[in-house]
Amino acid sequence: MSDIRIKICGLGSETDIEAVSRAGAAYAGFVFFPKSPRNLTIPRARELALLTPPGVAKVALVVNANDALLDEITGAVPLDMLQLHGSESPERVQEIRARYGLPVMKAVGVGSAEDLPALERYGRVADQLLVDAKPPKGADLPGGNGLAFDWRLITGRRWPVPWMLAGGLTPDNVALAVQMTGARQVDVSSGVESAPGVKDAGKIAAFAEALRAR
Ligand SMILES: O=C(O)c1ccccc1N[C@@H]1O[C@H](COP(=O)(O)O)[C@@H](O)[C@H]1O
Repeated sequence: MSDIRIKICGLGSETDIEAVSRAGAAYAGFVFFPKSPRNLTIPRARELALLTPPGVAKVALVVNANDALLDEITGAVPLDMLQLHGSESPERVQEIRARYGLPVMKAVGVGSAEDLPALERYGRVADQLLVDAKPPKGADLPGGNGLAFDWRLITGRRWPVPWMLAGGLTPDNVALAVQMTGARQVDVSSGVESAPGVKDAGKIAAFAEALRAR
């Protein structure tokens, strides 16, 4: 197993859960965002979460979710973390942490140096940060687009809470991404798929192996 903690996001089947478990991933991500090809119904997410082995943290990814949706998700699906991937304010992050009693990871899109101060702000209120590529203007999805950002922007940067690197990671580039950024945790979705929303067990294994072998 690698010393880097892996999150595989956008799981949709029993086979995906098995692949994540075999790869030794630390986190399994379930998407609740209707525009995403990885979107799950709440009952389906519950089934998959119940199959997820202990030791793999179950993360619900939401985008600007209101309390009604979060109540429904957290009431039905056994979870270890909430991932906020929209434009939630720092105040909203604090509110969600307090209301649900779950650790909150806030995603921040990085496209240029101007985006970096947001990481400092959210680092004061979230339990973890997810440093992701900024989506292209007009994109349907605020993440999960398979696009990387210029990793040199965060070389040597550190924040007061644990953080994950995301955005366009693949089995071919993840070792370099870790080397350039110093990330100790990585998150991947598109880069381990054979088509949008379809996870590929071979690519999941290759992703983990690329980190082990570096
Ligand atoms: O995966 C999705 O469909 C998604 C939808 C809405 C917001 C975020 C989403 N995914 C997250 O985006 C990053 C990067 O994904 P990729 O590897 O570039 O495809 C990752 O954190 C996913 O959790």
